[in-house]
Amino acid sequence: MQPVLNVEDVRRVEAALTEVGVSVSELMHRAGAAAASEVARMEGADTVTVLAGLGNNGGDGWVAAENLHGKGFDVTVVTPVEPDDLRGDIARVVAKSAQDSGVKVVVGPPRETLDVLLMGSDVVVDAMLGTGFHGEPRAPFDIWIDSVNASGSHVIAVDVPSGLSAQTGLASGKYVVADLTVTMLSLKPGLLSDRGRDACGAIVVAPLAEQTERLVREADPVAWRADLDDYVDLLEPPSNAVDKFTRGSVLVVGGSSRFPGAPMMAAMAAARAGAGYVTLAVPAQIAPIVQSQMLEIPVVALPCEADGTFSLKAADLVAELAEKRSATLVGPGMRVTSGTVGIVSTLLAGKRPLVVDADALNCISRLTSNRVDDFPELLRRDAPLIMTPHRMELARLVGLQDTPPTSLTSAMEAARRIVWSDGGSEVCVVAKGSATACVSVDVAILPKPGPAALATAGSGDVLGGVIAALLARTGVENEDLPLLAAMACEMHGYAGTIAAERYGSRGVMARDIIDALGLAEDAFEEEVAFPDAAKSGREGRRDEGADGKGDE
Ligand SMILES: NC(=O)C1=CN([C@@H]2O[C@H](COP(=O)(O)OP(=O)(O)OC[C@H]3O[C@@H](n4cnc5c(N)ncnc54)[C@H](O)[C@@H]3O)[C@@H](O)[C@H]2O)[C@@H](O)CC1
Ligand SMILES: [K+]
Repeated sequence: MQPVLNVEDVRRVEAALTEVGVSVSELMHRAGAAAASEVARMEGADTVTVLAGLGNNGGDGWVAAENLHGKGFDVTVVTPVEPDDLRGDIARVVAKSAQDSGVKVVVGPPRETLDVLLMGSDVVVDAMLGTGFHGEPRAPFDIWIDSVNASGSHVIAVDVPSGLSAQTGLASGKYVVADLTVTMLSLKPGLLSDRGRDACGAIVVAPLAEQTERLVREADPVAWRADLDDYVDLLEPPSNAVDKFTRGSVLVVGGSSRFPGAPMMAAMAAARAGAGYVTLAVPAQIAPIVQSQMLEIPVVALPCEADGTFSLKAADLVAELAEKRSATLVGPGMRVTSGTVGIVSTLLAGKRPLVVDADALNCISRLTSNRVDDFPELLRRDAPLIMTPHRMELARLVGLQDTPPTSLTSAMEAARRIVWSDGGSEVCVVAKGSATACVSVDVAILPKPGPAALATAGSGDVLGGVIAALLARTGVENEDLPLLAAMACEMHGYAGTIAAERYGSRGVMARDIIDALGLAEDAFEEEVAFPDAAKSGREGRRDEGADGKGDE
């Protein structure tokens, strides 16, 4: 797994490196050299334009420019001010050195001149704004960013695409969309989430010093980006000595007359994700129509109210069913009523592995008046518990309805409030978003995100079904729940990619993701088992920008 550090912790690592004798100037030289070596690796590149900002990110750019000039590239640096006028000592020294070495320098060009220069460049190096950037890019960088994005040239961003917050992955103004980002010392959360996924392209981490790996680990990474080989131990060896029960049995509890489809999708997803036996429990009023859609999955009709939601009388029956299953998923389409709140609390008090999704999460919010962290006993159980809130459900759980998390890091913070509510509980919270974090007290794991095609109604029900199936099949220990959930997210993502190939990136519906799950899982396992053999296929297929490793 690759560590992901908050920006403030990256600065601490930088300070720690200076303490062990690697100066900031030395780091800047290595950072510039790392960016230059990515440019030099590009086939057929000859003409390079470096856009340099006023801080140390710009300093990295000047070093890269001198380095590339020394290698014979035709290099121009575009800067808002003369090197002599740069305020930062180290940046000024490297800028003057580059100028003295013969690098061409263009100061504050008009937009038309810049456009011509960038369009005529094989590579544009974006060294305008780095981790010191805040707010919206001011002139001239706002205009320069437009010019970069319009150039059609290959763009390599230094540390972070300019205009993007490396911490949050948000951009309040314009931001560079790069083909490759060379980031220094460690991954940062904003590169992997929200706008960062579009902005960074492939990501290469430049460690800059041999002590970096140790210091980054000591800096307490906020999360870990999973690599394929991390999942090896979770894969079951193939065996034919199985029957439908040893392959894991799943109970899905959900549905209402308003939303009969959600639990159906979850149940079908669980079946496609390899659970040997899936049972679907729904309110009696919708049971006939649900059963008419399900050939392989038996439907159990439970007591319901006149409005087509579960009645409280269903709670004990659900508990009995759950007792006999390897795992239960509760929530899809069930609405929030006294009956469904009762079912959720009964299941939580049970002793079997449980996935709590959708309205079951809202039931917990109702039960705890939006303060689940004040009711730790509710989530205290020995058997595995995975909660799968999207950002709004997460917000409701911890009283942030008016200010829901807007970034991966704020979602992880909210999730941590839940897992730490008992001074450390065993629950795993899968904080879903365009980037998802699987959070426990020990760790936050970031699976590689799937394609935008996953953002479609019912997709969350499918993910819930996949998680329940994996839980039922593998019987993992509590400490492995984040990794298991991350694996489910990756399989879900693979399925989304396959479905997008079949139906187009905008045409995917949840049912298409379900249908692709089996093939997705085979492809995923193949890649985990034979990463090199699968790599070429994957590069064509998967979003390398989300890969976190670029073309290393
Ligand atoms: N962290 C590290 O260990 C290393 C960092 N280095 C580089 O240093 C960078 C950080 O350097 P700095 O702290 O000097 O910060 P930056 O260079 O990212 O930005 C600071 C400059 O940007 C300006 N600025 C901030 N917000 C702006 C806005 N909204 N519009 C226009 N201008 C704005 C500031 O006035 C200042 O001039 C990193 O991103 C990286 O590229 C490397 O040199 C070496 C190692
Ligand atoms: K940059």
